[in-house]
Amino acid sequence: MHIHNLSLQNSLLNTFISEIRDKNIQKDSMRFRRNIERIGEVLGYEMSKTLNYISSSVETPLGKCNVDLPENEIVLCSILRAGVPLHNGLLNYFDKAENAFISAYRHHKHNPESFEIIVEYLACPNLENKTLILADPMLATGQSMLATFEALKPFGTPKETHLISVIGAKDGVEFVEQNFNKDTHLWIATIDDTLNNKGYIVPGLGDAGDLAFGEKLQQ
Ligand SMILES: O=P(O)(O)OC[C@H]1O[C@H](OP(=O)(O)OP(=O)(O)O)[C@H](O)[C@@H]1O
Ligand SMILES: O=c1cc[nH]c(=O)[nH]1
Ligand SMILES: [Mg+2]
Repeated sequence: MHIHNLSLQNSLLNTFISEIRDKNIQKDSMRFRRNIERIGEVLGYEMSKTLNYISSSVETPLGKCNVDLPENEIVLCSILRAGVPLHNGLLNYFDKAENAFISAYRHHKHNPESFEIIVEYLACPNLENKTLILADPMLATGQSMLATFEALKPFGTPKETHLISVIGAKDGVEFVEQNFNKDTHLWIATIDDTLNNKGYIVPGLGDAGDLAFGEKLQQ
């Protein structure tokens, strides 16, 4: 797997990451969503540098201009609910992309420390030979990413797969590295050292879905 950890370089991205982590700033849910969206824009822009470009031309009012443009057919897939603002950020840049949505949530069956991933809703176009971007802001254990990828298999085989995430835990990154094809790219804003016994990333930011959309009752 090709891992691109963008926080290793100094950039404005680190300001957005620090704001979504900050326990005071993150109380402003509109700013939280917008920061996730901005991170999606930055990650998408960086990922776009690896697309296939073909020569094209554009007519301006004054003449003709040659330009190389990406030819990839992109499908953006994000995992509900926390994936929605990240999806919006990616769609701001990949505005011609097709879109897929899937619900994958943690179901705590017996106690808060054990959970299974439930996939219920899935809407997806044909993926055959396309560039699949799978987006979820939190890569904690990596189980949601894998469950989603498995659920997408009946929709065709993508030419390439890019995972996009905001904060990952080392364990989750290792898990996707072991379970996805070697050619897969992971574009991630930053990676933290630890997962706690409830599967939360530490220091992380807390619960991304709740911060973006409000607390939910446990099912
Ligand atoms: O890597 P994993 O261990 O699978 O955990 C990550 C998942 O947890 C969060 O979703 P959550 O279950 O909190 O649902 P939500 O988006 O509805 O809040 C997050 O958005 C990921 O989908
Ligand atoms: O730290 C985590 C882990 C999973 N989901 C979140 O929202 N946060
Ligand atoms: Mg959540």
